[in-house]
Amino acid sequence: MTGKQTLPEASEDLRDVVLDVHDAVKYFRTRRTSLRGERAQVHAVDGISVRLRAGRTLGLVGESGCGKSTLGRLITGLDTPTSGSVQVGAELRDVTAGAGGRVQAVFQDPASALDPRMNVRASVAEALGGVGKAEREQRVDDAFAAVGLPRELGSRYPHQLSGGQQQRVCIARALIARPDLILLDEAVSSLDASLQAQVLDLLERLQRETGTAYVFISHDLRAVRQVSHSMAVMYLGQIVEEAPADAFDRGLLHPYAVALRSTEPGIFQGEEGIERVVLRGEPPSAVNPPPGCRFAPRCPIADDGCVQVAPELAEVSTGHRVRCHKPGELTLTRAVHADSATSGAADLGGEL
Ligand SMILES: Nc1ncnc2c1ncn2[C@@H]1O[C@H](COP(=O)(O)OP(=O)(O)OP(=O)(O)O)[C@@H](O)[C@H]1O
Repeated sequence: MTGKQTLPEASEDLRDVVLDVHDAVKYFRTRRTSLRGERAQVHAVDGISVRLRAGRTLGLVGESGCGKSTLGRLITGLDTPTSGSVQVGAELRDVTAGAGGRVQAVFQDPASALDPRMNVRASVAEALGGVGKAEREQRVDDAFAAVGLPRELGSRYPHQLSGGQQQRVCIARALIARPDLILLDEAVSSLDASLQAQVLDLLERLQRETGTAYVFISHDLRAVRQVSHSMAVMYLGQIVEEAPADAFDRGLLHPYAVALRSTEPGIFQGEEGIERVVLRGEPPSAVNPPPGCRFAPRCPIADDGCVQVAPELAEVSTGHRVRCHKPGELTLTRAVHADSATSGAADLGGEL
């Protein structure tokens, strides 16, 4: 199993853990066949283990196609893993075995997530399931108030609301069942900058009030950084680095994470010595991941050992794991050397 990871000890404290992903793998069959007639498989998620506690946010970042959304679908039970397990909720029950209600999701496009034939109050109420009428009305009112939607908007249909209002309806609908975990997959990406800021503030406030955990997927590093307590960087179906959010500012150790981080100069505004790391080439195909380190073909500091031997995800300090044979050898302040070593290379930033 190429995605093998260093797992926490079984005796580790599971109190407050509301998401436990254990060695999750998701392969998709493609129409392509090999010379021997075998169907090729996309290694969309390839051996991921993560845990998340109540009231915390895990940010998931990485280039398009690295497997973020597939992992999100496994976490919400919309897809079943090829192998491994996903347990959710305060009781940590298998998401595919009836614990699905403990996790809710908000996606990028609120218009397509809402039923156009239902007024939005009915859409929110529908997520509540079997409770009495009086309680349902009260909880819908509370959910509208929590996301800052005037009660009168409840009788409108989705197309009569703005994008920001629609996304608030989706958040109200996710919250009303009091889930332990909400997946936010590019949930603010379709909103303009000021609405994004409002919705991110709203999500943070709701988390403080309810203790709901979030998995926050976005291609926008700045948004992820704002709301996350810890961040996981994915590359070709694997986590290459997971770090507390403050380590994400300065202490990243994986060359890909450093490169990704260096493409977001705004976060470092006013800081000296930060240069962009420019990476060679495109990400390789998830159909045939390279046998050694998956990042080696694009890594500015890879050597023969990296090409041949796949590194494990190893814990370097509490909550900080990295999958690299040379952790910390490429730093943000030394990025200028990597840049000059790979002149003429593809620009990672444009692909995010
Ligand atoms: N249903 C599917 N059938 C076949 N391949 C799939 C399927 N869903 C995803 N994939 C492939 O799995 C890989 C991971 O895709 P995924 O959508 O999870 O990536 P992502 O990081 O979320 O990308 P994006 O940011 O573009 O949404 C990609 O190579 C994608 O083409």
